[in-house]
Amino acid sequence: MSRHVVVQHVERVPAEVLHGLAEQGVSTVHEADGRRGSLDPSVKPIQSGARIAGSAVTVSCHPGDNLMIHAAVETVRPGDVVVITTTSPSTDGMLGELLATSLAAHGAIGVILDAGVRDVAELRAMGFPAWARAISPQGTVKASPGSVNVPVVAGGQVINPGDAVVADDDGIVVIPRERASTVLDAARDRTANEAAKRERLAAGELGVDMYQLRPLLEQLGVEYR
Ligand SMILES: O=C([O-])CC(=O)C(=O)O
Ligand SMILES: [Mg+2]
Repeated sequence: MSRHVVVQHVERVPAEVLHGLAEQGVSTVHEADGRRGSLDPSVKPIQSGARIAGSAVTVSCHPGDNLMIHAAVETVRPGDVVVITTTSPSTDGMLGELLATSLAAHGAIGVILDAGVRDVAELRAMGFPAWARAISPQGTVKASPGSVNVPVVAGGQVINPGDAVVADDDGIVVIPRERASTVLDAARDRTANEAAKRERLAAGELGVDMYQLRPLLEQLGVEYR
């Protein structure tokens, strides 16, 4: 059997769960999953104001080579987020507006690159959101094999094909597919709870009182003078 595979069938998180996760946003979802799954913040948004949640199509490329992104396009289904990694660190601009156009034509809603991106002005103008470790004009070739829809590590997190990937201005979080619906429920509870807190804070109530932190401050030896 070849070391390199393109896996075509992926179990996906239901669309209504993904829509719910996108509404909640990255930081809330991350808290709701026990502060897990946050990608390294050096993988950053190239735009501001985008907020997406999709099912992961994962791509493992040779550094400096975007052949496998092309191979991944036909596995994309509407609502997917494409997560691109390289087998050793690379900041080369391996995806730009042409590949984004191709991915978007197959329904991809965004891309995460633990690598470099280019054509950022065009990507912003297209409204195709991207998060990347680097912006670089450095071109890549199409020569080396890799894999599509295998487990990858991006931004220090293991991402399996079909996991829920949520991305916005705060960064990126991955939720294992089996937990996505439970995490959405917890995120909604958290948001409801924060609404009540926001009202109290807006009215001037102190966090030290609302969270009953005075005994802790005292126990920690913090003196009020
Ligand atoms: O073509 C490439 O190699 C990457 C790129 O700039 C694009 O996708 O537009
Ligand atoms: Mg280009």
